[in-house]
Amino acid sequence: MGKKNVLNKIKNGLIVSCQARVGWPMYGANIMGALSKAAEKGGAVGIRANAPENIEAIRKVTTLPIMGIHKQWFDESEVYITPTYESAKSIIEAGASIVALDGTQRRRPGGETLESIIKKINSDHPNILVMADCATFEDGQIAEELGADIVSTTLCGYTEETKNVKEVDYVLIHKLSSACNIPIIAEGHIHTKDHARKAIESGAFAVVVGTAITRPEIITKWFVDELKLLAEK
Ligand SMILES: CC(=O)N[C@H](C=O)[C@@H](O)[C@H](O)[C@H](O)COP(=O)(O)O
Repeated sequence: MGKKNVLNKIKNGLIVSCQARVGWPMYGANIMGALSKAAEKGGAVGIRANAPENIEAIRKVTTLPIMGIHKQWFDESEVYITPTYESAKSIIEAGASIVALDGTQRRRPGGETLESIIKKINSDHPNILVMADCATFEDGQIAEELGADIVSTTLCGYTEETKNVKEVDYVLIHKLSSACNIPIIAEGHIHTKDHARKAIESGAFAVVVGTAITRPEIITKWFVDELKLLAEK
């Protein structure tokens, strides 16, 4: 599937992030496959998934475009979402149509840079879309200049500079989609259908939802905490 086709498929749609780490109740490639199938049945236009083994399992059960990431942690760097070219290559080989990678200017392991990784993906894998997971407006602008095909708001709330942001930043979505000439995907803290609608109304090309759909332990806690508050009154 070419880049244009993938973009046409996901436009204005919901991408469901199916991820679970070791030790989480939903951990396991088969479970990621089942969650992806369920998301497809519900009308999702794409799946976001972490690590080659999960992407391979998901590829077997759906033809939806997969937005792949490879989370890897290194002592020398805070960057963990697809931090190196090798991590990007591994998820492309597993079947991802979009590679999402940290789109901040923070130092990466092994001396690689956002620019060097984007350049290498674009030259070695011309049919693969590169999505820069950004935290700020400046990150998004730089990522576009460096050749990213998509900018997302994934890391807003998860960097030193943005750590106080706990909700969807619609202003950031609006600013990015007004200033950039590439699609802006809203991701992070989207917990309700109203959040998703407002993100699209703010200019997002598509939305990614993870926790609110694929982490039942957290969703359960949201309900339980609300009932506890009531009981305390
Ligand atoms: C910051 C970071 O590492 N975000 C990760 C990126 O893949 C995931 O842990 C999130 O679940 C995903 O971005 C979707 O966000 P939310 O779960 O809020 O819908």
